[in-house]
Amino acid sequence: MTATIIDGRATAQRLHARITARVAELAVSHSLVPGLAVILVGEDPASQVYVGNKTRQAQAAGIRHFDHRLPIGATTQELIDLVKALNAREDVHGILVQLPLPPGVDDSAVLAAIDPSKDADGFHAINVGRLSLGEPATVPCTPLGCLSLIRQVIPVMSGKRALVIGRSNIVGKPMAQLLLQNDCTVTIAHSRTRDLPQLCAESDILVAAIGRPRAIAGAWIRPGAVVIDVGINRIDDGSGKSRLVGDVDYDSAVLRAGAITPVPGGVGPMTIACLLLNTLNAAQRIRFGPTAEQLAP
Ligand SMILES: Nc1nc(=O)c2c([nH]1)NC[C@@H]1CN(c3ccc(C(=O)N[C@@H](CCC(=O)O)C(=O)O)cc3)C=[N+]21
Repeated sequence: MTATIIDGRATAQRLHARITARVAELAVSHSLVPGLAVILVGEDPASQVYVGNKTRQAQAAGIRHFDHRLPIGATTQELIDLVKALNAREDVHGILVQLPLPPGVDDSAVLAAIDPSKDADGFHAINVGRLSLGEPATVPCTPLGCLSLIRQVIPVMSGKRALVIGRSNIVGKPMAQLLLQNDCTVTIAHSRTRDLPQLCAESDILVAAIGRPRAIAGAWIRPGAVVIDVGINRIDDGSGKSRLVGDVDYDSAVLRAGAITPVPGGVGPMTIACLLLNTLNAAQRIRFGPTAEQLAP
């Protein structure tokens, strides 16, 4: 058996097209143009690439984009002041603070300063709490994108055994919440977990978000399982050139899985599309109130 390849790039393009259409409608009918502000501190090259991609895609969708680049020495207070200024702007509906912030900056204080209604990433404690309560919440972009990819191959997840590998606040924990909401039986594995291969062998859905290149062996995967690879690891390919690999050993996993996301072209493009989705939906809620129509992922 060889796995169905879940095409994240194509899925993200379809979502992007629906977002673009809704943005155009809002401009005509309500003169509403969603705005996304991005704060990037320092010069990390990977972050610059990601922010650049996002800028282009926001613009292509008709979403206004405000770039704030701060020097590496920016202080917690400077960042909080900038966030508060963006909270107050009527033309900004989504705020994203690119993580990680430089050492010495109190990232939780900066995230806490974001108006929860403008929290494009869903990292604010209010949105984290709402998600865990099952209330309407802004959901972090990467897990939201992963859920949409899983749904393509498993429309009804009820009763499925799902394993989330990784317990970060930005991927692992919210991913587990979303799977739980979809009536999966959810296990969260992490660096102290014993017998990960056995847990993998029991899982119908596997989401790998540990940040270690090819750490999940194909031989561990339950035959026919759905494998979502969140990892984006740049490795030396031996000849001095670098390439991207996931947290899953793709070449062996593709022979056992029922469906699998590639890296690149899997989860990454969905993360960006979901960021635009969160910004659009925030703009609709801010303008039309809590019962505003929302675009589905
Ligand atoms: N507040 C915050 N929110 C984030 O969502 C956030 C963040 N900080 N910090 C950094 C990470 C990283 N991230 C990526 C998103 C898309 C791709 C992406 O599109 N990747 C392409 C490949 C890109 C390439 O070739 O390098 C792909 O997987 O196909 C990658 C990385 C969002 N992040």
